[in-house]
Amino acid sequence: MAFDLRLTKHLGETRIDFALEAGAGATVLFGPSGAGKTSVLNMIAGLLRPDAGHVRVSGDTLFDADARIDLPPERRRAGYVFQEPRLFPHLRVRDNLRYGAPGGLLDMAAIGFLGIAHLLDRWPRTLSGGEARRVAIGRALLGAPAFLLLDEPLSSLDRARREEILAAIEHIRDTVRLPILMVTHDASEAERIGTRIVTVG
Ligand SMILES: Nc1ncnc2c1ncn2[C@@H]1O[C@H](COP(=O)(O)OP(=O)(O)OP(=O)(O)O)[C@@H](O)[C@H]1O
Repeated sequence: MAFDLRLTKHLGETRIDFALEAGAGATVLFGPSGAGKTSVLNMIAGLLRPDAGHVRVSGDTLFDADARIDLPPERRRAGYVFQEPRLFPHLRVRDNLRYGAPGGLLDMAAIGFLGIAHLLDRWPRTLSGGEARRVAIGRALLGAPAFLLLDEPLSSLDRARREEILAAIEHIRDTVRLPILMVTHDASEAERIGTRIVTVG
């Protein structure tokens, strides 16, 4: 089982009750704005503490309220690509990528499929939206994650840029074979990427 989740959380007026058992491939979370999709990703990554439930990924328990297990984010081995790329503005692309692999060599072979080798000396502010997104995905992969969380990785991109990112996600799903949990609002993206589609809210 790639993802075995049961999550309960009160956030202001919103109550999130979410359960998922999903195997290999890409699981797409699809649902209206405000349903709690980003909060679900944050609970898996360890950035938001559930009120109750558990988070198990590929057999490892990352959180279990009853057993009082709550691994800190840095021990969860999540590659998290946020809704905005969140690159460090004061670091060139090369050093943003290195941040994903502290102490390690920049393994460009592992991320060659992202087509960002020519951007290494650039500053984040000079990147297009699609380039920044690809660098953010590269940074997440260089941390040697056990799984990938993608929060609307195609939002605010034009059609050509979306196609590049979609192809990259398909490569990660089919060739790198990392379990993926991806949030989207878009039904055609959900159909294309999702090994399975789960509605939230
Ligand atoms: N700290 C908080 N306090 C109160 N309410 C919150 C808090 N964080 C999130 N919420 C509310 O919880 C709900 C779920 O938010 P979340 O961002 O997870 O939704 P989402 O499905 O990812 O939405 P979107 O698709 O718009 O990004 C929203 O109604 C939001 O306003």
